[in-house]
Amino acid sequence: MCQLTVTTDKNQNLIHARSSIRVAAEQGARLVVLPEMWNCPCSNDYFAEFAEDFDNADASPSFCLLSEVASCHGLTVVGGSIPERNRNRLYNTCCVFGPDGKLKGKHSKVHLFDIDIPGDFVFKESETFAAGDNFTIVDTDIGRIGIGICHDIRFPELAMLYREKGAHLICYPGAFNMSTGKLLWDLVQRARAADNQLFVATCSPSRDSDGSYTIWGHSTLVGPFGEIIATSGHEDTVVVGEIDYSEIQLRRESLPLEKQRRGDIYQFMAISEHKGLERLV
Ligand SMILES: NC(=O)CCC(=O)C(=O)O
Repeated sequence: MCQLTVTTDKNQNLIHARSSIRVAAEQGARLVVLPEMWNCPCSNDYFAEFAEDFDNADASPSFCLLSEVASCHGLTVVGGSIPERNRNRLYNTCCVFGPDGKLKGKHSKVHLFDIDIPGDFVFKESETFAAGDNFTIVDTDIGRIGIGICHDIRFPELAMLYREKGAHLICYPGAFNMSTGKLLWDLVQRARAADNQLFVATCSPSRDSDGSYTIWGHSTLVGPFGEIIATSGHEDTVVVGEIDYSEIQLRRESLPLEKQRRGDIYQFMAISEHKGLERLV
């Protein structure tokens, strides 16, 4: 997880991402995860200006850089997220590249982060971005990976879907803020991992207290028992952790949550969302 410092200079952000990915590769990483909004400050003031059209190589330097570094170092790259311009709309999008540099998957954030804590923190991501409409599972050289972006982590249903579809690891590039980060960042990623008995990796930008959106940081790798395998503070750093997928099987055998699940009791709650709350009484 490359916990990158992000500036208002896009070119500088690209240079930094390239060198940080090289450091990860030199440390033996086979998978690299970048932060949410690694090429652009986390602010509605910048998203449109920094957005890229992935279908036009001349207009997508960040996209091209990820493809190039993936093939140069022979890595799988979960490319954090950047603002994507697609048919006159903007999306908060993560691209996944294989070691051959080819695009293997693309996830646009499905849950946009709109929050208003009076006297504390306001952010309206939906003022700029449109929401994606799909979940994203990618089969890579190093396992089946589900992708979510930041606020997507708060929705256990998405993680459950990824588990059901056989994901070994869910990667959430994210940029939690100071208010919710302290309380919830650690909690939600450990919960998603423990509930679904799989690995979760989160990657945040480093903290920049000058910007309008102060970022919590603390990129982390969590194992299938909710244990923290590797983590960081809020500084610019590369966090390296080891994943042993046999842990998933081990945990699921010791504690067979799938067999113990009582769908007969609570499956109807999903139905009730479509048919109205009267089904709950
Ligand atoms: N960038 C985001 O989606 C932030 C999510 C967040 O901070 C939260 O509390 O949820």
